[in-house]
Order: sequence, then C-alpha cells, then structure tokens
Amino acid sequence: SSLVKTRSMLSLSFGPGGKFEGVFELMSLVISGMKSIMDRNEDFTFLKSMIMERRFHLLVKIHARLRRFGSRNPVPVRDNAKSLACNLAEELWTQVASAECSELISLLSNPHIKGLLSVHDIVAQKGYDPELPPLPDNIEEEDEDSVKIISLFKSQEPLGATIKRDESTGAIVVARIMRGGAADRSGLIHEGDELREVNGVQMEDKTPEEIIPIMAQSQGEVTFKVIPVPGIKEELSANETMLFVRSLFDYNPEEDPAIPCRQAGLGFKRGDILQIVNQEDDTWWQACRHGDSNSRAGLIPSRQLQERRVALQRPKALFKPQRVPNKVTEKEEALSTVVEDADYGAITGIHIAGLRRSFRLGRRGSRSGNVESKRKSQEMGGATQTPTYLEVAPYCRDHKEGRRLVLLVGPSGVGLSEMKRRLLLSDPDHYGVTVPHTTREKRKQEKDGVEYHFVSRQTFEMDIVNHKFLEYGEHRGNYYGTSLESVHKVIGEDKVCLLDVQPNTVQRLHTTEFKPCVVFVKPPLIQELRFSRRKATLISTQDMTKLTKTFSEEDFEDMISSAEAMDSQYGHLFEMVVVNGDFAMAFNKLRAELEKLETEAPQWIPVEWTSHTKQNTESVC
Ligand SMILES: Nc1ncnc2c1ncn2[C@@H]1O[C@H](COP(=O)(O)OP(=O)(O)OP(=O)(O)O)[C@@H](O)[C@H]1O
Repeated sequence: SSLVKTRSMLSLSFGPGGKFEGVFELMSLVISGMKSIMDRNEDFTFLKSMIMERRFHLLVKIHARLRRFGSRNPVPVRDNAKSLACNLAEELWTQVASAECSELISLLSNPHIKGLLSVHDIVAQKGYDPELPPLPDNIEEEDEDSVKIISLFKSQEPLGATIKRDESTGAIVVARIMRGGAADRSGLIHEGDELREVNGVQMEDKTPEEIIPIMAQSQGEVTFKVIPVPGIKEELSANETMLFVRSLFDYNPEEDPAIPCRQAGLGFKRGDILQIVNQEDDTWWQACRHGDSNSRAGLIPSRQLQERRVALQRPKALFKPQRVPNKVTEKEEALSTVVEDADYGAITGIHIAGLRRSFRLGRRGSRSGNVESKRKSQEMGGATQTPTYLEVAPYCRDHKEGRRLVLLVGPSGVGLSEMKRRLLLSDPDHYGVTVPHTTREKRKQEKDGVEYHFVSRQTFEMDIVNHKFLEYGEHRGNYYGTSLESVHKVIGEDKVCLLDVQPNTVQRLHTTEFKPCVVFVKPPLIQELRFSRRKATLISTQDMTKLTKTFSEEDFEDMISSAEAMDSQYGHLFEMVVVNGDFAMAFNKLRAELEKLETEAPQWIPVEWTSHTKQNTESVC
C-alpha cells in the first residue's frame, strides 16, 4: 500500500502542473516499499505490473541501480548522489540504449530528480526504527511477575498521560490516559499503573510536579518501570463513548485552577463542535475538537461539573446591583406604539413589500407611559437551561426538504430589521420574509397579501384561538401577528425564511420540521455602540409627532443588559452570534455564515432533529 501511495504522490509531484513537494516523505515511502520487496527477493517485474506510472518505474530502476552500484562502490552514496546519477545514466545508456534509457537520462538532468536522489541517499543512510535499550539487568527476582519495563519512543509530542499521587498508598500512579495520545496508541500504559522509574530515575520520593518536567524533557527512548494494574484495560475500552456536542460556553484550561492537569486540557470556544471520546470520569471528560488535525484528546469539564459551576455562580449574580432580570421583564412586556408605521422602507427610503417588523414587537417607548398596547406572547419566560454541551449530529439537507429557517434574535434596536432588510436586498431570490396579519384598515397604496394580510378582528381572534400565530400583539386597537402559515409559505418557495422573533418564540420553532438556525445579534461594548450609532435613528414613541429619534445613553444600557439576559437565558439555542458594531462587518459575517448553511456539509444540528419523528409545531404554539 505504501507503493501505491507513493505512486499517487509521484503523480502529484511530477504530474502536469504538479509541484515538487514532500520529498522527504516521498522518499521514505519509496524506500520502505522498495525495501520490503527487495528483502523478499522478488523480481522487479512485480513492481512493473503493480505500478503503471512510467516515471515511477524509472525511478525504481534508478534506485535499484544505485543500490547495486553503491554496494560495489566503497564511496558512501550520499556524498556522490549527483555524479552517481550521471554515471548510472551513462552506464544504462551503454547497456540498454533504449527509448526508456534516453528518457531516464533526461529525467536525471532534471534538478528536482537530482535533489530527490540526494534526499533518498540521506534518508537511506538513516535508521528510523527506534533502537530500544536492552532490558535493565538489575531487575530483582521477586519483581519479575509484577514489574513491567516499557520503552517508548517519544518525539516532541507529549506522552498523553497524567499522573497523581495515590492518597492511600503514596505511590505515583497514572491518573489518566488521553485518547489518541502516544501512551494510548502504544497500548502499554494504563490508568492505575504505578510508576516506579522513568529513565532510571526513582519516582518514589518525587512529587507529580517534579516528575512532569522530567517527562517533558525526555526525548527519544523513554523507559518506564511500572507496576501494572491487572484487568483495567478491558474496562476502559468498554466505557469509550463517541458523542458529538456543540459547546455552549468558552473554556480555557489555563484559567481553570480545578483542572487536574492544565497541559492535558482542551480549550474551546462557544459553538465549537467537540467529539467526546471518554466520559468515564464524572468530572472530567476527554474530547477532541472536530476538524482538528490533532487526534489526541484533551480534558474538558463534564456536563455535571459545568452545571455545578454555573449553579455556584448564580447566587453571585443576584447580589450584583444590576437591573438585568426585572428590567428586562419590564421591557419585554411593553409594546411599541408605532408598530403599524414601522415600515423600514419608510424609514430608510427603500420600500420592500412584506418587510415589516415581524411582530417581534418593539419594546421602546415603555418609559413614556403612553403605551396603549399589551403583549400577549412576549414574556421572557421559558426554562433556563444551563449552557453546557448540546448533543449534535451531522446533517445534510435532502433537496426535497425545505431550507432551514433563520431566526434573528436580539435586544430591541440592535439592528435585526436592518440585517433582515439588507439580506433580502442582497439576494431576493434566496431569502424571503413573512407577510404579517393585521386588523387595521388597508391604506390606499397597500395590497392585501403584500404589506399585510388584512383580516377582520373576528377572524384574527379565531386565528388566535386556533394557535395560528407565532407571535401577535395589539396596538392602538388593532391586532398584528405573524402566522405559522406565512413561514410555511416562504419555505415552500424554496427560500430561506428570515424571521426576527422574541427569544421565547425560538423554543416553539426549535423543531425537526424547521431546524432553525438561531442567530443572536448582540450589541458591541458600549463605547463602540455609542460610536457606531452616533448618526443612527430609531423609532420613538416618546413624542408622537416624530417617528424617529436618536439613541440615548439609556437605550444603549438597556440594549446591553437585555442582550446579557437573553444570552444567559436562551444562549443554548443560539447557533451563531454576530456582534453588531460596525454594520458592514457584522452584515458580511452574517451573510458569510448563512452561506455556509448552504455550502457546508455536514452541518451540526441538535441530535433530536435527526430522529424521524416529525413534531407537530401547530400543537405547541
Ligand atoms: N451597526 C449599526 N451601526 C449603525 N446603525 C445601526 C447599526 N445597526 C442598526 N443600526 C440602526 O439602528 C436603528 C435600529 O435598528 P433596527 O430597527 O434594525 O433594530 P431592531 O433590532 O429591528 O429594533 P426593534 O426591535 O425595535 O425593531 C436603525 O436606524 C438602524 O439603521
């Protein structure tokens, strides 16, 4: 198999437009392939039939000739690669004088081939198999049954094991073997093994802190004298798990004083996909980050540990003199008084049919006291889930399925409508928005089903009773609402339906049918918020004669505290987070991330969405 691999590497390297790369690796493959065949004394015709690539075949010949030449010639091959190659070509020419030989000569005049040959020579001179030292002869008789001498060849890579002092016996024992690490791959060291010596150094009187540098510094052969724990190996492999999760929090082992071994920790960011490879320890799991080339697992806090940590932090938050929970509830309960005029076309000068606020009814104006509406489904209720890990599974959309719903969530004024509007403008064939229902009078220039679905009060109330609305509200005597049917309609047109909703509505749409991608649009730090919004206006309800006002300091503070509350309560539902500071940057990021939903396969979605039981969304609204 190494020869076949070599052949494809050669084709890559020498093929049309190919670059000459990986010489070292290439040559070691050539050598290992050649060596195994020649050691078995097989004829080179075997190679010929196996490898059809002509150039490879010629290189094989060169190699064989060089070997023979080298064995006759006392001069070390590596010093003479270039002249040897030329001699060889001449020798071949006199012997064969064929087309093959002339091709060989032209090949040999190629500087890359000359380089390849000298690399070959250097590689061929080196022995790559570790030479393990003989077993120490001072092993005591009585030790023979129980002591194991293990010699490992250690490179720069850490050994992938942690040690601790056993509190009852005082012995230094292997605490953990990291999956995929050198110790794990060797299959020779196991958890619970007692470590007696490392490279002849007694471990008995040493602390784990003193041992770690000894291990870290050792290179090449490292000899361990251990007392193995019988029977532990089988038990470990039986408990191995294969689980994919999306992390819902950031983790940095460097900042975690509780981690049993900092160097063995795996840091990650919220949103990273992790493969949990070992859950044997209730407190510390082992995981690899999906997509990392490093297959060695690292330690991460278990779900249980993280939940405990979050629970311990909670009372602290209550003592903080911050207004987050109450303020948010208060804010959430108030309705904007200008919903019917919140037509972004009107504000920005660009009119897009159907692009109304999708009844994520604004909360601005609650301070003015002139709010006459009330919200029916806007509370920030819903069970708070501790953000730890969300079990996910790979998903590739079947073309018969609708596109994933995109839900935009964020505090009032953060820019959800603006994001939605720009996305729609950027690709109206790909993105779509819902048309809301209202009981208000249709205006002259409006068309039913374009700006709104105009319905009677009686119909609207019937629809409320029949759970037709995802969200609805009443404002100045008129109802407004977003129906589930309007979402289905956009998805049915094979478009990505963009919907900005209250966070608690997300839970209702978090179903197998919609597989929503929830985007949390959050404000930047207050300084950037002030700067970026210095020329921006928002819909005001304070003064009914004006439709717009500039952002106040209080608006900024509200936006930030509301975002914090949303994040802590609903963060586990958010698949993407976009910080809306500089609009162009935030928008480009959002668009790029949404494009990935179309192009990247597989996507990682909650595991329950991959089950075949279709949930009935209508019944839960
Ligand atoms: N990054 C930004 N930089 C500057 N101005 C912005 C930015 N994002 C949004 N805006 C402006 O802020 C104002 C409020 O934005 P928008 O109406 O989109 O917020 P919203 O989240 O939809 O608010 P609401 O929930 O009240 O409807 C608009 O004038 C918008 O153009």
